[in-house]
Amino acid sequence: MALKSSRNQEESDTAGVVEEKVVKVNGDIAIRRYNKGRFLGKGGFARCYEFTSLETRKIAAAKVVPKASLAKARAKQKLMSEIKIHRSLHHPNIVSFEHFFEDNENVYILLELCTNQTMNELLRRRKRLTELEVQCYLMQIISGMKYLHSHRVIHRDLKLGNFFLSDKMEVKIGDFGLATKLEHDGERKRTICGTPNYIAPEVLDGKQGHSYEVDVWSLGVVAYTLLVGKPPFETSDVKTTYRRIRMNAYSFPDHVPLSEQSKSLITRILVNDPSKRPSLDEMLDHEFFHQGNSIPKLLPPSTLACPPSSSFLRQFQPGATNPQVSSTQRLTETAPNISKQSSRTSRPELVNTERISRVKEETKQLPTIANSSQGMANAPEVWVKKWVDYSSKYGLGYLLSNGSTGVFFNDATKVILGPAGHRFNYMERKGPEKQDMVTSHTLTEYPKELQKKVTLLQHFRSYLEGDIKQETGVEDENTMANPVYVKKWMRTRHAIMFRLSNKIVQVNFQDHTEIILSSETRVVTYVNKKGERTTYPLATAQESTNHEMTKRLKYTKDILTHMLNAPNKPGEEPPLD
Ligand SMILES: Nc1ncnc2c1ncn2[C@@H]1O[C@H](COP(=O)(O)OP(=O)(O)OP(=O)(O)O)[C@@H](O)[C@H]1O
Repeated sequence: MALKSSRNQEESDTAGVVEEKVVKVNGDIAIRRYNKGRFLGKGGFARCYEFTSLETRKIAAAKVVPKASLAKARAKQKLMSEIKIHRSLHHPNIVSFEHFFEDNENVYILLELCTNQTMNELLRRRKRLTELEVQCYLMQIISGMKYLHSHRVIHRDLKLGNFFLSDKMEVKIGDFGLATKLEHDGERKRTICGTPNYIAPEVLDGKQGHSYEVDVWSLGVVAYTLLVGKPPFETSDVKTTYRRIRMNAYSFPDHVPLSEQSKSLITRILVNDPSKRPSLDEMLDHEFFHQGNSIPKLLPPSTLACPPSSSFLRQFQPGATNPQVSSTQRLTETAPNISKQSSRTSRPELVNTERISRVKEETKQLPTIANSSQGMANAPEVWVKKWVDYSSKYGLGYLLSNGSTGVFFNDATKVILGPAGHRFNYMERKGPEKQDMVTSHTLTEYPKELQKKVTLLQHFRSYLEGDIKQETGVEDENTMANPVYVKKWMRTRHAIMFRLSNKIVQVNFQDHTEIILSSETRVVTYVNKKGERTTYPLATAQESTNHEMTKRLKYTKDILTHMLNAPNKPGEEPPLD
């Protein structure tokens, strides 16, 4: 045994080789070796690490359970039951059980590695999810649950922390520590178990016993939590939470916009009488899953950190053509690799991140603007195509339509990199006039003090661009002679607004509409909810009968007035509405 017995936790956390003794049929002993790598997380009684087989190079998640923690018969029996149930299950939405072995100190359970952590960390980063995402996740979870229930297995601890996310963003139900297998369908279980926020009232009551419906209840709690951002019965103490569960005391907060369909599904599930809850098939038939949109099979990894992009959402809107998600389409967006450490912060770390997957760029369809069409005008040439707000740590990163990448740092300095990814300008506001002073550099030659900012710029760039290869022949020189960059930006309750150095003001609204206003050429481009882009002379736009547009145009002008009068503080909320 290469991994020596450990006296303390630190020692056992060191990397090393773990050996598995395999007794062959003829009695010979073979040794399988695993490299014990990255620490993945810990639960009540297990610590989990990446294990790489030195023979096959296959990587698994290994749950390491110290034998010392199995001294009590109940603990041992619980682990044996977990192994027995889990190893019998084979379904795409259930964490695969590979095998288990033991040595003198530990029991090792090798599981399919889920590289994108659990939905717990996802929600911590995202606060709450969109309905499309919840539809997609619940469909997968229900598929896994149908398999479990058809094999008479009740999970009894369905919660966000037990929904793992694979590298492809598939949901995998894991942790069968509280699961039970019924002998026959009518059997009732009496053990009180579960996690306080998710526990069903009949488990607390304990009189009639419980069955499959406890998993359905937990799914209702999961749906509510994903949509609202916190569990329905949560309070600061467990007893009060239990009281609220018994009394079915929960409500939908006013500040979170929820569809009637989603409220109806949750209300149907969270009923105290288990026999009145919908079956899994009834749930799938519920209007929540039939709102006219199509539901993606999987979500792009970028949604680990940010809401789905408008171009992604558009593919699934009612009436959208070709909404089928192919394996390439679902990888049209990238995200920084969400490290364990980053999950503790509200936003993902950009430093030391690796790409989760190499992908193609999201294809934003830009209908060409016909100059000759009545009332139309030339569209502005440069606008913000993609952005990411990491102002909680560093600043705003963005990709312009001309292929340049920029960062507006929290200290109000700015950097803009040309489309070829070579030449960049650094802007610092200096002097009594607080004018942007520009210095020009290349990524291979720049002042040492810009090191950190250049590294961040490159991280932002790879995050925003994914695998887009810039057109060959695009030189930085032309673009960088007079580069366009974001001079100011701010977020409001309804939108994010950018003011570009070419005097363009762009407002991206939460409902995915956009206004791009060029005060110099006095034209407005309006992108409607379907992503259709039209450019008008300002005068025509103001007189338009398209109220959706005129309302947003007015809002844009109001913010602009506020922004011009306000000091340059990114993230500031203007007094609007
Ligand atoms: N298949 C996996 N892939 C990646 N990480 C995993 C996997 N299984 C577990 N982990 C990580 O290890 C942590 C502990 O695992 P798990 O929750 O299963 O342990 P446990 O001791 O059984 O927990 P509990 O107290 O919930 O019963 C998880 O929170 C997760 O971070």
